[in-house]
Amino acid sequence: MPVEEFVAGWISGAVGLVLGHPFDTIKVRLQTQNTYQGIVDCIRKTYRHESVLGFFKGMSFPIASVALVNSVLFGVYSNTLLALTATSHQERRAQPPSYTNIFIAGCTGGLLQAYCLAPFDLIKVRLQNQTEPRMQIGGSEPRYRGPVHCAVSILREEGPQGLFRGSWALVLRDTPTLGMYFVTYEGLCRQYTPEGQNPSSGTVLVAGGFAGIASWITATPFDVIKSRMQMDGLKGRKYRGMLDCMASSFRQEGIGVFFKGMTLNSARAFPVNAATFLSYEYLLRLWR
Ligand SMILES: C[N+](C)(C)CCCC[C@H](N)C(=O)O
Repeated sequence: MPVEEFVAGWISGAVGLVLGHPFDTIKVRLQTQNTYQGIVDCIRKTYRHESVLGFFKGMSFPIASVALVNSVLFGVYSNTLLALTATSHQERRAQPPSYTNIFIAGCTGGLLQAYCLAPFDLIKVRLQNQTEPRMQIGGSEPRYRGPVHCAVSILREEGPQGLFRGSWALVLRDTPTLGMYFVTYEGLCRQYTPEGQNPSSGTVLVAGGFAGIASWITATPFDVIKSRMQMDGLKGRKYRGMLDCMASSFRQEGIGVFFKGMTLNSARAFPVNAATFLSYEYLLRLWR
């Protein structure tokens, strides 16, 4: 089983992650708290109250976990394609796999990575939603002191299943949309690359960026539900389950609720996924 894909997936995921984290924090806050008027208001309040550090809340844990999560995504994707088409990453330029196989491999990678991602993502969301400024003497103490304290508290108060709250919504968010992610990436690369050649860096950047946008736009409705389910449980349970969360969010806030954070998800998706695919392709060519 080729391991390069796992390592390349890990490094490229980390590069993308740091770039996109400030967008992500603002998005999570807009999706789960109703105290902001919009993107600009949320940025302004976060900055005024918590300084630049506020935008990077909850990042250390994803950095550690992206190793696992992105390497599972790219590693499983590539190895599923290998199983389906009997071609390795290098051979795929000469013998391009069908879009159906790419979609199946992407969904498989998406499904498995969603399970690895679930607890890390939950901790990230809980930390991002703590709006108390850091290091303020006499100020109110945040509920969680950091990722480890957060994990231990959840385990103690909500049990192991507490760490997987929202994981159904996460699986539904990621499985089809990651299939689409790889189909969009491959489709755009093929469109702009002469047959049998490797795509240029510019093509990889643009194809990666648009693959990210396409998959995030379709993923946003389940992303909102996922974030809300993850925050549920912090102060008692508000929702009886995923369907109840969807119904009650819709009832209270209308159809628009399912598109909360879409602009930010798309704005974040371009740089993050352009950087992810460029470093992934670059590393694999380097090791060939
Ligand atoms: C499928 N969905 C769009 C939800 C996630 C796509 C993940 C790709 C990349 N790690 C990123 O954070 O943008």
